[in-house]
Amino acid sequence: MTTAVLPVADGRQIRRYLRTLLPGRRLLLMGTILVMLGVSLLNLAIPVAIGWITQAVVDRRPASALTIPIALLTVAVIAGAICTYFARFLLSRLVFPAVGALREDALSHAVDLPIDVVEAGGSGDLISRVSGDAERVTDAASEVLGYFVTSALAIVAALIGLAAIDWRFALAGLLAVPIQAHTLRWYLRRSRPIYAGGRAADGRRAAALLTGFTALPTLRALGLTGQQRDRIETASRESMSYELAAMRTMTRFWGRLNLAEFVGLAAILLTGFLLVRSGSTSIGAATAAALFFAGLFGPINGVLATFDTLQQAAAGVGRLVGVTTVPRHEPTFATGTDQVVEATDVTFGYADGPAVLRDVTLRVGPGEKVAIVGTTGSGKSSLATLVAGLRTARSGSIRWGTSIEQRPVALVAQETHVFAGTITDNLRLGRPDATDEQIAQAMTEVGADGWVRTLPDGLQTTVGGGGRPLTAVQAQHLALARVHLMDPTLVVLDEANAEAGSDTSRQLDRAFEAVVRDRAAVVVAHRLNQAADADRILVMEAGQVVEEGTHAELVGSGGRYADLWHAWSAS
Ligand SMILES: Nc1ncnc2c1ncn2[C@@H]1O[C@H](COP(=O)(O)OP(=O)(O)OP(=O)(O)O)[C@@H](O)[C@H]1O
Repeated sequence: MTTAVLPVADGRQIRRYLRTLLPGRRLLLMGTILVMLGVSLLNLAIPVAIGWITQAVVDRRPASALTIPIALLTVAVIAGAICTYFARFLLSRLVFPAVGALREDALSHAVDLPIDVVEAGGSGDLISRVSGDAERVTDAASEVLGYFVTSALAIVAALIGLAAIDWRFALAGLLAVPIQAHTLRWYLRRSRPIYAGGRAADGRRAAALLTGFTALPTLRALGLTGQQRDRIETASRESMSYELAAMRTMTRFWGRLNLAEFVGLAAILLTGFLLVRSGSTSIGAATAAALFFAGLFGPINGVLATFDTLQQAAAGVGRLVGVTTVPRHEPTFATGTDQVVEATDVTFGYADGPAVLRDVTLRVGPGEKVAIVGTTGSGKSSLATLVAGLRTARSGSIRWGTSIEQRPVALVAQETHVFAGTITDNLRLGRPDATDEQIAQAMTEVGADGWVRTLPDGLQTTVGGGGRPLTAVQAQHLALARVHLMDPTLVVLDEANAEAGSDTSRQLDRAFEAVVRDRAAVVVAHRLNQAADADRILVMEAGQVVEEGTHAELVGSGGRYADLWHAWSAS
């Protein structure tokens, strides 16, 4: 099983990325902070008004003396509620588009990641980033970020308020701080590895599940479903053990915070008692101070508790931004070449493995058909994926002509995927603006119209996952028709589903001819008749080109190709 190797962005990279989201939002950011500050100040007025009322009652003042504090209380509550609403509204306007932009950016990067990076990192890791992590960031942004910021501002305002009544109240209240700080440090130290491990375990569970689903037929055929189930169970157990550890840590965290509240409030009440007894302060002021402090419980617990969610979201942001730091896989288009593609002295290998292609040179001119032949494992498919721009060479250069920019390269690989949807949907993926007539024509030109007519709903038949199953040849037909409809400048064909001479091979040969007609083509010739008609043939052996020429030249020279051709013609 693969472990995560996709990068996680560090603090500097995250800050740099977040700054790119700021332009055009500065005013909104400042407005949001100002309104939040307003909320905190209005919340301060509430304990002041209650302290005022208490003092008036203690002094047995007339009822009219309560008018102003009650009015203050009412205004503070109503204005506070209105400002809270606006603060949330502004925050959502600020944060949601930013989170949306990050999510989109990470997703579009994920789609464009070099195949080797996805293979090395494991698709489970990538999936857990663009789904689970993205969700965590969105949840944190919608639910706790506003709460966190208003709580933090409320704490600062309440501490200032406490100190304004009497500095000794502020001092008494601060007794809770060391316990809270220690609790938070303890919690962060303990929970960080738990959450990081949990994320990684989730990724492994996703990968195990994915393998279980995608490779189900193979696992069944080999009788390995039990082993895969064990793997999924082990990954799930591991993931669950992280959840339980997180829960236990959380419970202890809250217990310690309650102790801090008890210590702080006891100190404030004792201070209030002593100050009132010595005549240094009034009962009203002591009441306000106690209310200030009690009012701090919510915001302090809010800040500390949301650390948990924000910490997970921050880890999620790091993982999402990490995806965006991997350079996209973008072929460079050469100018000034009259070739469609020009691979020069290319050496290539998978991950850290040995080179499977060495010093291979391949040039394809406009409309030219080049066939690649060779024994199994000689490197034909690897060369095809490089020429199609799906993988990157270790050394040497691959340059595409500018015509590729308008009508990109299309590859039909040995494994074709049938997408869930109608046959029309499957073809339209190649060319979204294609009309129904163009789709039908493409299917006819590749010779697939016959079997489509036998389907109950013709081109509108649902195929792929959950739909009507297609045979391997029908799937291949769909892939070829899609490429034909796309009308690329260069087509790279590496399809190998039919035994030579069979009915199936004749069907696919017709499709093949339609797809290569009037286009530049690189064809991995699994059936040698595909090579015989090519303008040029490359013969590969152990990652190198050992012969090159036309069919007639190579047969005439009596070399490796001639042997292959004679063996094939006799079969
Ligand atoms: N994804 C991969 N990871 C690691 N090694 C690979 C991978 N794909 C192919 N190889 C190795 O690269 C070498 C060349 O394989 P490649 O598929 O290019 O040969 P081929 O000539 O197309 O073979 P075939 O005719 O069987 O398709 C082989 O040794 C193969 O085992």
